[in-house]
Amino acid sequence: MTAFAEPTGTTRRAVELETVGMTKIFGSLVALEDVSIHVKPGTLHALLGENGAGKSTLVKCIMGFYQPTRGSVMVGGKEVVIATPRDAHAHGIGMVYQHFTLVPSLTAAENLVISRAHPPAVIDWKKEIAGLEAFLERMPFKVPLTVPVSSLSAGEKQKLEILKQLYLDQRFLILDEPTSVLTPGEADEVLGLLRGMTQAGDLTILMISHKFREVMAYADDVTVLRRGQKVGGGAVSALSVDEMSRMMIGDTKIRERAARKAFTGQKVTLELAGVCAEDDGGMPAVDAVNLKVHAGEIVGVAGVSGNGQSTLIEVLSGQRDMTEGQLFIDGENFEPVRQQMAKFKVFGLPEEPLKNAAVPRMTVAENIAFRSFDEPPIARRFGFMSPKPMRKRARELIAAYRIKTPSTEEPIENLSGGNVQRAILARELSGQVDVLIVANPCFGLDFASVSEIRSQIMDQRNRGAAVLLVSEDLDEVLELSDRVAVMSGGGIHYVVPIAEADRNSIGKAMAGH
Ligand SMILES: Nc1ncnc2c1ncn2[C@@H]1O[C@H](COP(=O)(O)OP(=O)(O)OP(=O)(O)O)[C@@H](O)[C@H]1O
Repeated sequence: MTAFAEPTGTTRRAVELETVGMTKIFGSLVALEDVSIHVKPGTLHALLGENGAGKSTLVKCIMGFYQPTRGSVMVGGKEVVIATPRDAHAHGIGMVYQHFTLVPSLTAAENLVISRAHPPAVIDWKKEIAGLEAFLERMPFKVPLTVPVSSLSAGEKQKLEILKQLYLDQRFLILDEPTSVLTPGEADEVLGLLRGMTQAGDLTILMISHKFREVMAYADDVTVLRRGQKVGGGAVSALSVDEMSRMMIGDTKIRERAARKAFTGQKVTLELAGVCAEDDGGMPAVDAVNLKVHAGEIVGVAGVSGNGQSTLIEVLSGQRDMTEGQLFIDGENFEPVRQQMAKFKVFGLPEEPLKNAAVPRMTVAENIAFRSFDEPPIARRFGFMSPKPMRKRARELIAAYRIKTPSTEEPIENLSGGNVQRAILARELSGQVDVLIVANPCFGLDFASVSEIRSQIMDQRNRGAAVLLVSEDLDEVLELSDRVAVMSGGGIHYVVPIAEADRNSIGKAMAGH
């Protein structure tokens, strides 16, 4: 086989896809009920719905990750059997995930070549690079081919994930919240270019999104799911944001945003003094960070992803050692270990909560009880957990935080992404909180939940908690913070009170100026 015997993004045109009566039942839960959608070739079709509405389940059935209980997929008007993701790929259907799947230490060129189903045993790099350059010539995006992926920006990585699918000749792309890791400028650029490809008839897109702005600006058609059913949709040009949001949430009430009480806090609660830390590869990732957070204050750390924020959060949540520096709470030395977190009432939400803040196989009730399992009434004598009070507590929090789960006894890993997030936040926000450390708390949440969670964070601040909010969403930082700190290249060199904050200066500081 020659190095170019496999597709390199030239042969197919936009693919048409329909689902017919798609139904997926998990045990007693009907996650998807009789959903039929028609994605016309050369269109950008948005899939909207609250957390837990069934969006991921629908696309997993299309991709062959799940076998539907009933229903079928039609490609180009013909029914096809998709038993595995490999079958989906063979029909030109590819998926781009929220999180990156590229190998960071390899270059873009290496990532593309090894992504082929049958990469050549001996790679003739000269020939491959020439082929890749010719391929990129035909593509609307450009990315540098020969530098390690780890040195690309989030926008470039996202473009490369999309290019990889096009290189594999997938002409029906499923995008799962493709812009959640991008700045608004990058999001507009990527969506604009993709839309150009759909309009040229080269590509069809089904895009899961929670952002009405993007749906209104870039999608041709929309399908709205609620509680596993298709509740509406059609041409975006014929619908308003109001109509779409009403379809999404029905008569659920959206909580009014909590108002910010005047900031009176004088007392420094949390202090980071000269904090340094390294990443997994032993490279400096956090560089001498000094920051003070007062009681009753939210300090928002803005920055483009990959500038040390994740490492900083890992240090603060006890998942990574500092190489230098100290942490203080109320002037006392603070080590982020369980016992001290309990003593100082430190709570938080790390990134990827299912992985970092939950035990996936354990039930929702157990995961919610986790922080209080050694306190009465859940703790019984001799160290056993008491199931009744634990379930009762879980039921109360499930109701208060509107967590969608079939029961308290469901393994938490079966919940939709947004509902896992809500469950962990319910656990973390429901007690007396003095210090709250949250990373991207609204990542992947629907608009009603965003409103709810931001209000909960503001409530904690109003009650006197010191809040450190690390977020890649600048709008979120600007909405919640009393002061904005910008992280770039591992350091914090720009801190500004919210009243003096302007997007331009923050943007410049984010870019390292
Ligand atoms: N493997 C599974 N086992 C049991 N239940 C599941 C499984 N996967 C999903 N579910 C349930 O199916 C329902 C739909 O979940 P799905 O992940 O499709 O929602 P979603 O619309 O993608 O939500 P989000 O916006 O939060 O990602 C949820 O109630 C979820 O708990």
